[in-house]
Amino acid sequence: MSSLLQNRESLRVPEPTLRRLPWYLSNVKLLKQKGERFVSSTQISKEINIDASQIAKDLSYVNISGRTRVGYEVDTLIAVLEDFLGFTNLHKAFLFGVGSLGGALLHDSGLRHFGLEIVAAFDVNPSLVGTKLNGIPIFHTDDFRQKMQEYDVNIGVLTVPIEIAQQITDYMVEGGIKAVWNFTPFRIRVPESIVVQNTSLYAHLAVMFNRLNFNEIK
Ligand SMILES: NC(=O)c1ccc[n+]([C@@H]2O[C@H](COP(=O)([O-])OP(=O)(O)OC[C@H]3O[C@@H](n4cnc5c(N)ncnc54)[C@H](O)[C@@H]3O)[C@@H](O)[C@H]2O)c1
Repeated sequence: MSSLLQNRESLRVPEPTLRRLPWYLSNVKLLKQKGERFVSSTQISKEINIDASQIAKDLSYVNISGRTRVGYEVDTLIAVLEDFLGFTNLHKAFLFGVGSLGGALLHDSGLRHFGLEIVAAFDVNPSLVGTKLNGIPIFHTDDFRQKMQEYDVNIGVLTVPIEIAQQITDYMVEGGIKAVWNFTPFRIRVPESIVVQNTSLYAHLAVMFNRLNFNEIK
């Protein structure tokens, strides 16, 4: 590996850290609501049951330094975390497939709080094309390339039937989409420069069922 690449790799924040940081953020926000002005990693640790040293290590990736004994200033920590996680500037996205899941995502106002704004959606169903859902316009999939010229978008949300997941992904990438949030169970293939995030609501169900059974046996 070249030293430039090695350098880049060392700047890369580990995925587990990126998954934990939003938890810290939510918790620090709660502590703020309770009137706290300063928060230490030990305090966060008690709330969410993660080792304080792990929290301090995760926060070392973020540009903030705590003060000995008092900890981090709550308002600053919230602002820095939101900025670091990309929640402060809205990332615009297109959504493909306005079915039961796609429609629910168009209705979810929570996405905006996490920095994602779905500005338009695409479908082929004539009863959907030309309508709006929660104020978001639905266009025909064939109009995607033209809409790429009109909107400043580089993220695609994929909620189409599994059979066409790859086809629509290719179509999105050819049209200029740089990151795909894939909700389909299909392991889509993309060029190396394209970011893919696979998400499943069902992924943790088996774990929950297993733990539930385990507790019932005890
Ligand atoms: N990740 C998760 O947790 C999760 C949860 C539910 C569903 N899913 C997956 O999400 C996908 C959608 O599920 P659903 O239940 O909403 O299905 P659905 O059948 O309700 O919706 C699919 C939509 O895609 C549209 N579509 C078909 N061809 C299209 C095209 N060429 N371009 C754009 N849109 C097109 C259909 O008209 C329909 O509106 C499936 O792949 C499903 O497996 C994932």
